[in-house]
Amino acid sequence: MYFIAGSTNCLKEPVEVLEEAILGGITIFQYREKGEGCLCDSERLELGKRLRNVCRENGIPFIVNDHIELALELDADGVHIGQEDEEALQVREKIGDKVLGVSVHSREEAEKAIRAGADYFGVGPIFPTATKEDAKEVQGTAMIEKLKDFGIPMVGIGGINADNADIVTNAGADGVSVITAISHAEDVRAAAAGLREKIEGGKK
Ligand SMILES: Nc1nc(C(F)(F)F)ncc1COP(=O)(O)OP(=O)(O)O
Ligand SMILES: [Mg+2]
Repeated sequence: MYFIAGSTNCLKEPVEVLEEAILGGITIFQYREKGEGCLCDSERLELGKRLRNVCRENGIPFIVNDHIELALELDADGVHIGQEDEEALQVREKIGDKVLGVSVHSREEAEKAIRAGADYFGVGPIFPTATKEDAKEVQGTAMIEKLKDFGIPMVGIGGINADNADIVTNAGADGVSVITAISHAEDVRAAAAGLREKIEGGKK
């Protein structure tokens, strides 16, 4: 149950959103500070520290998106990179044995990520998403089906919510990653709990 958020995805204080999402049962968090009006430099670092502390206090892995130096400065548990970010092999050298997540959109990209020592794949966008302006084309669960024989842990991403999360896990994903379905919820804790229940209840 992978929650991803940054200040631009939250309608209130991000630390509060994360605390409520953790109470609702998320199992891993990614700090993704990106998009129109996102924080940078010291503000991004300060929020990163507060979010990292909340994760540590609750035993939740804290992953940083894109920015390897920020991840190292925050002593994050890992990083997530996509095809337009720093080369996975280089990142693996910089982060040692921290968690390395890679967005993959084909078997070739998956094979390359495995050679770099990826610990999990992010696969998507499964459904249409408004969160990522430069998202690649919507692919449904086809890529999840194609990549599951690699045996690498896989999360689906892109437009996932309580209504469609079971489609993603039933297709073979080990989990789902979610931004807006949790961060824009009236009741963040209930939204996280509902998703968690769906993917656990939904799994065949
Ligand atoms: N951030 C992500 N996290 C995941 C995760 F697997 F963690 F759910 N999967 C995919 C992405 C997308 O990564 P990327 O393609 O680099 O775009 P962006 O940096 O804009 O997020
Ligand atoms: Mg990226």
